[in-house]
Amino acid sequence: MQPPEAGVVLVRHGELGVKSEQVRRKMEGRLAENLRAMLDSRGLSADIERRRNRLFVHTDDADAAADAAADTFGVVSASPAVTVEPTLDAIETALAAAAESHHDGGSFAVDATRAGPSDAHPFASTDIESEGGAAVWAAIESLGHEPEVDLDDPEFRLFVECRREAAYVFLEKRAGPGGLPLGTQRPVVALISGGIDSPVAAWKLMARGCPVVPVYVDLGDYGGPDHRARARATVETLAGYAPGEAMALHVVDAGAVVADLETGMGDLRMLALRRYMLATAEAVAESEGAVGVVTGEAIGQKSSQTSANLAVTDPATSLPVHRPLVATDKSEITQLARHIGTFEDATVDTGCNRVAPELPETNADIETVRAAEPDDLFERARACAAERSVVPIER
Ligand SMILES: Nc1ncnc2c1ncn2[C@@H]1O[C@H](COP(=O)(O)OP(=O)(O)OP(=O)(O)O)[C@@H](O)[C@H]1O
Repeated sequence: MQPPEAGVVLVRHGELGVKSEQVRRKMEGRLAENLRAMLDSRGLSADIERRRNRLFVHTDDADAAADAAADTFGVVSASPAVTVEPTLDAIETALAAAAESHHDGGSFAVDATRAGPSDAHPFASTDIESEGGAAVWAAIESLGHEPEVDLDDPEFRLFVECRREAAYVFLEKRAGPGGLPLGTQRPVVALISGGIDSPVAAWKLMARGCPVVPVYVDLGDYGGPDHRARARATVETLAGYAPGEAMALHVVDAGAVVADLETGMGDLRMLALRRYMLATAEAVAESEGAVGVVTGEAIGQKSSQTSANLAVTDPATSLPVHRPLVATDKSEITQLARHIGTFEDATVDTGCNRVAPELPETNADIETVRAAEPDDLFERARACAAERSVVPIER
């Protein structure tokens, strides 16, 4: 929802504000670059103005630009706004116009802030709220509605941010992902199966500033083209959040290894497979300059993800394994997958075969797994990683 003649988007960021001056400036610069790339990727022309703790996006399509900002990592919220003179008269007129075009019944409140020195304006923020509130009241009456003020939980909220040089009137704070600008951390390898969890886990690391190098392990007869296509589709969606980064899907052919584990390892095969995947991810990380691995695992969600079994899989790599969903319920993960847009592709039926045994081990110990797995498991992981195919991701 935007006020009439909205021509700017106020973009807020959060954690950057608590960094040292030097780091903050660098991160704000990166945020502006990333937002520029996001706007360009959506064909939106706009000028980005950098000010302390805010970006101002001047544009003809404030609604679409606010959506672009709300999909940019590091952004806490974005508001399409109309710019007016920093006077009570001008603010009241803009508030009344916003109410006339958007109020359709229900209680309202005006929420005002004023930035700058105390003598910057001959009025306080409470004056804006009371005078502006009166203007909105009159506008609602002129629409034939019964005005009602509710300061705590209004159905219709109007915001004013009054600065020395201008005032901004807006009707919403569209939530962004928060976190840190993408590219402000070193990259990590993301093990992407294309299911519900792993794309969400990768997205969460991206939201902390880490570019991801997506790796799909092709399970041969246990995977298939639809399974691979599903992983690729989710990576394409993730790439939409990283328009400034080149992204490619690294596909490791593990068909022969999976077939060997399936016949030779009984109830422990899923653990050996996870260890193989982590070793593969480490090899890709080495060649791509990545410094960690992210997976979609959550404690207890599957037999291979019990707290005991995670202790067995972790030692397969010396890199840190990031599991941002480790303590998250499936319903919450699913909700996030819907929000970021990976859910639909993650849930298509791929008709793949089940690698897991009927009764998988849930309480393994590392010595038993080491003794049972092929001696050359990690060597094969490195060899498969070296022969991987790299599929560029279109946006
Ligand atoms: N074929 C694969 N290629 C790459 N990574 C994989 C693959 N299968 C599993 N993983 C990684 O191991 C984690 C745990 O595997 P699990 O079998 O639970 O995955 P899934 O249920 O198929 O998919 P998801 O965890 O994405 O919902 C995944 O979150 C993912 O990070």
